[in-house]
Order: sequence, then structure tokens, then C-alpha cells
Amino acid sequence: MKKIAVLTSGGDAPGMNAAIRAVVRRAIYNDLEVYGVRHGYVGLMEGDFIKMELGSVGDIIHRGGTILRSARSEEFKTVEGQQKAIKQLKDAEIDGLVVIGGDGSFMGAGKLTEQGFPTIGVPGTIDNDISGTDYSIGFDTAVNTVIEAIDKIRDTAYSHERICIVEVMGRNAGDIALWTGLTSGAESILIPEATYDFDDVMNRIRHGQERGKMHSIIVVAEGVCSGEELKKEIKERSNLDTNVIVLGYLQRGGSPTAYDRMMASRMGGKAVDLLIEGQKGVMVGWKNAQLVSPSFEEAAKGKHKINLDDYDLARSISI
Ligand SMILES: Nc1ncnc2c1ncn2[C@@H]1O[C@H](COP(=O)(O)OP(=O)(O)O)[C@@H](O)[C@H]1O
Ligand SMILES: O=P(O)(O)OC[C@H]1O[C@](O)(COP(=O)(O)O)[C@@H](O)[C@@H]1O
Ligand SMILES: [Mg+2]
Repeated sequence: MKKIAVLTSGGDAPGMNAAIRAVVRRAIYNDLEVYGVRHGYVGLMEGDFIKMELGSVGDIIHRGGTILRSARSEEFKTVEGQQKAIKQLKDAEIDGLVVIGGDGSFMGAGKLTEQGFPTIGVPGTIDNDISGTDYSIGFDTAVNTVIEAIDKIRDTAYSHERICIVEVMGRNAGDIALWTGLTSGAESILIPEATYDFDDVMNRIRHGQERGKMHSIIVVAEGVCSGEELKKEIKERSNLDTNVIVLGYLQRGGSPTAYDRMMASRMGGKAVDLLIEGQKGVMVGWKNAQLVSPSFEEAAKGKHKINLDDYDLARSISI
């Protein structure tokens, strides 16, 4: 292993820069040459590579987004697209690749390895929906951003005695909704992993109103329904008016928390160590407070699980 490359792919996540920094610096420390691939798999297919030096990753540990930029690519899902990417890597005499991204990016990374190019994954997505790891870089920052927003929304909900629906991201996973709902004291949390019942949401609002609490916060994961759909359901069932707040990209940006910087540094460094050891087709994961490195196949066999005990806890203490 003499030359390696690193790219970021899929939705940007706070801490991706800290991970790029760890990859670049750990590689240079081990006398490897490092290239950054711009625009994820799109740049990989086009050979958009830039040589990275120690200074290329200076002053980025605290920045959200990704200095390498990110992208989603339909073309890369095809064998032709993957072959194009491998040709670019071989032409540049690159021996190994680190992909920082989410579950979709790992599918792509697995395909590169299957076709003979050594690739290692580093989990970076606010959704925390990757199987094979308990934690994905960006999740902690996103959760903190969301609770800061909900705390502010709560002030207005309280003052005007309003019911506010906060729609959060997560694709098909409810992790962001569960963590932010529990830690902001939301009266109802709707996640795709648990059976939800709109009448139950109504009952919880009424229960609060009976004891004089006229405001309420409902956190809904985008994987359940949109905030607007939930508003309609509530209106039809109870004639109650609600305010919908869609937090959107607010959740993806911002300076990473200490936890995200730490995990990004650990995971980025580990990815380089794995390439040097001659590993390929594995991802860096975090299980039982330890770094692990399951193969993409092994990781894909499992399904990311949410902690339903936390869901029960939230239901019992936020009422
Ligand atoms: N099944 C697949 N095979 C090959 N590449 C894939 C596959 N699924 C996703 N990708 C690539 O990974 C990119 C990022 O995936 P996406 O699901 O959008 O984000 P994330 O990696 O953050 O989950 C996609 O745009 C595509 O180029
Ligand atoms: O970037 P887009 O296309 O708006 O996608 C929005 C999606 O990206 C996310 O923010 C992050 O998801 P990924 O990590 O899978 O890219 C999801 O929560 C959301 O559903
Ligand atoms: Mg994803």
C-alpha cells in the first residue's frame, strides 16, 4: 500500500471533515501518499483527484460539511460506472480507497471491493442507520442541533399554548426522532420502528390538557409521515390546530460536537490502519465501546436496531 484515496459520499454529516483529516494525517504519518476524491462517486468516475498534504486538512476539524464535497450518483450504481471508477483509480496508481458515507455509499464500496479494488468504509451519516455499527459520525451533532431547535420551539408553544409538530430526518430510521424526542421532553414521538397510532397521539394531547397543560410537542420521523400529513390526521380526528416545523437541512450542518470529532478521528485513523494491514471490503464500526471491522457482507446481514426500551421510557416519562 503506497497511495490511497479518500472520498465523502451521500448526505453530508458533521464530522466528515474530522474524518478526512484523520485519514490524511494517519496516512502521511505512515509514509503513504494520499489523494482526495472530489464529489464522491461522481468525482471517482471522472478521476477528479487532488493530492492531499498535511496542510490540506488544516483548520477543518471544527467545520461541518465536507471540504471534498459530496454527491449522489445513479450512474455509479451500474457495473459500467463502477468499472469507470476502478479504471480511474488504477490509472492514478492508487492502491486503496476509504469511503466516508452512509449505508448507500457502503453498497457502492462493497461493489468496488467485489470487483477487485480494496475499499474500507467509515460510517458518516446523521441518520445513524448503518448496520454493523452502533454509531455513525454526525448523529450526535444532528441530535444536539435538533434539541436546540425544539427547546426554542417549546418556548413559543408554551407561551401561545400551541401544539407543535416537529418533522425530523432519518430516512427509514427513527434514531434522530427518538433521541431528540426523549431529550427534549416531547409529549409524543413517532418512529417507523414502533407501531404508532394517531388516536394515541390525540389521547396524549388530551391527557396533558386535562391537567392544564395546553401546549404539546410531537416529534415525527420522516420515515413515518410528513409533519403536514400528521397535522391533517390530527385535524380530522379532533379539530385541533397544530403548527408544523420541518427542520430540514438545519440538521445536517454545523460544527461537529466533541463526540463526533472524537469518533471521526478514531474511525478515520482505523480505516488507514486496516488498509495498511491489507484488509479490504470491511467497514469501521463501533460496538460495545470498541472499534470493530466487520465485512460489508457481514454488516449487511444485520439490520440497524433502535433501542425500543428508550422508546418505552420516553412514553412513560413525557406525558
Ligand atoms: N446498491 C448500490 N450499488 C452501488 N452504489 C450504490 C448503491 N446504493 C447507493 N450507491 C451509491 O452511493 C451513493 C450514496 O448513497 P445514498 O444512499 O444516497 O447516501 P448514504 O451513503 O449517505 O446512505 C449513491 O448516490 C450511489 O452512487
Ligand atoms: O440530500 P437529500 O437528497 O435532500 O436527502 C435527504 C436525506 O438525506 C439525509 O439527510 C441523510 O441521509 P444519507 O446519510 O443516507 O444520505 C436523510 O435524513 C434524508 O432523508
Ligand atoms: Mg443513508
